[in-house]
Amino acid sequence: MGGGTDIEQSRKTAEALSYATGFGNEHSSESVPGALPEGRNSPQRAPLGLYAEQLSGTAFTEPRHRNRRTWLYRIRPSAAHPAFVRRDNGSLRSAPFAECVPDPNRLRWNPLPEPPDGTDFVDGLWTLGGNGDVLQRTGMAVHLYTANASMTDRVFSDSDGELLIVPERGGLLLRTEMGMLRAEPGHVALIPRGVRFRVELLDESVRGYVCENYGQPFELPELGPIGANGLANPRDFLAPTAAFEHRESPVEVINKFGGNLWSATYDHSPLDVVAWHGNHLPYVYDLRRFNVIGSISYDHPDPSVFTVLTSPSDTPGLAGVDFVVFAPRWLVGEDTFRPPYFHRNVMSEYMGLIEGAYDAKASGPGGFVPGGGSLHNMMSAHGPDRDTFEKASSAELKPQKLDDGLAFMFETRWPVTATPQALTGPQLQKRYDDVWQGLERHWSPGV
Ligand SMILES: O=C(O)Cc1cc(O)ccc1O
Ligand SMILES: [Fe+2]
Repeated sequence: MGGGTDIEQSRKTAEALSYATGFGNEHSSESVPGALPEGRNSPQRAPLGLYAEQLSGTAFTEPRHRNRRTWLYRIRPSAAHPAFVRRDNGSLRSAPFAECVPDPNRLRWNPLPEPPDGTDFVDGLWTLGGNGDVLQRTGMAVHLYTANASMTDRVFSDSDGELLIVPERGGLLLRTEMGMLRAEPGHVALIPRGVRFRVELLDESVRGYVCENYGQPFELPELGPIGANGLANPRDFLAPTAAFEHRESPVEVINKFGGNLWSATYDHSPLDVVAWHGNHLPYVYDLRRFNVIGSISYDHPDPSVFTVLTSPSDTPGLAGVDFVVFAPRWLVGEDTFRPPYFHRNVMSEYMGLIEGAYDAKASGPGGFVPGGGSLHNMMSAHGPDRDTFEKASSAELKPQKLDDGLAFMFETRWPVTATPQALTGPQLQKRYDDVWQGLERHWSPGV
């Protein structure tokens, strides 16, 4: 179990954190004065006898605006480790997702049950599905996590992609190589490819969603005619400040590589970075800071205006994956059907709910509930359920504040193939199609 005192300790730590602000910035941080070399990355001897190590998130030669790397100044170099050996993948699966065929049906799931006692974040990862190929560095995976124990003597890192963690229940303290982040429900945390981290719980039981992005790192979307401000503002992304751990006892590093979990036990903590500078950094972002842009005249805008982060693909405008949030907002459209319209989309949509309800779907049991999710694959017909359609078609169109829910979407250019556990488990709702039954014919051509 998380254990009361452990949680209290983690909470105390989480409450005292300080951050650097700004997405994609060059930040620098030293937890001991003088630990960061000045004027060069790799002096003959790094300050304090630390080891200099570069962690690259993009190829050395990628364009400047996309280039990501961080220089780490650490007690021991990461290279000082024995061989990695395969370990059990648990419920974690990776692309290519070939165990089941891609399914054109609309699918919806209830939340996962509470895991067995002693389940930590890594053991609690459960893959719903995904697309692409980890070795080609394309595509994404949708995972859920449930946990009731902090990671203690182990850390995790993902060579296959970056992790966008979306807590739905319970807070997390993320101890990363670059320092600590606190992520509560309503926040998202972004852990870049390859960064080692440990998850401590701030509540007895936690759960949430993870988008594993195998493709290009998430970036802020272009704003075009919106202008210089709006949507997710860069300054609201919080990066950690350096905080090292000095432990000369065994720590297991679990590395997800090529779709499998590998393990090597270091004789010290690999979270031993005393100072760093760079832009390959973890972040936490409060979704309630999202500056929602919408229609102030008529019609329901496409939800691309709700994009928080996008992972571009080689085709401009066509994302490997977008992370989209349906944040509290006013609806004022005149002569407008205000909830999401009926649609068939070339992109594939996985939706989750962090709290409350979503304006196109009934919430109650068996509906779209926090911790649950839905998958509307490429071209599948969906939109408001019957009750939502009836209500919204005759609602009085006065200004309405939508503030009783926080939903999100991982929207991807490739269909999502579900895993066997997602398609055969008890969480899959059997009669999801029924929500669109009973949409009456209101017009018939005369005979
Ligand atoms: O609920 C959905 O399906 C997501 C969605 C929301 C919206 O406002 C418009 C299109 C869309 O796919
Ligand atoms: Fe949709």
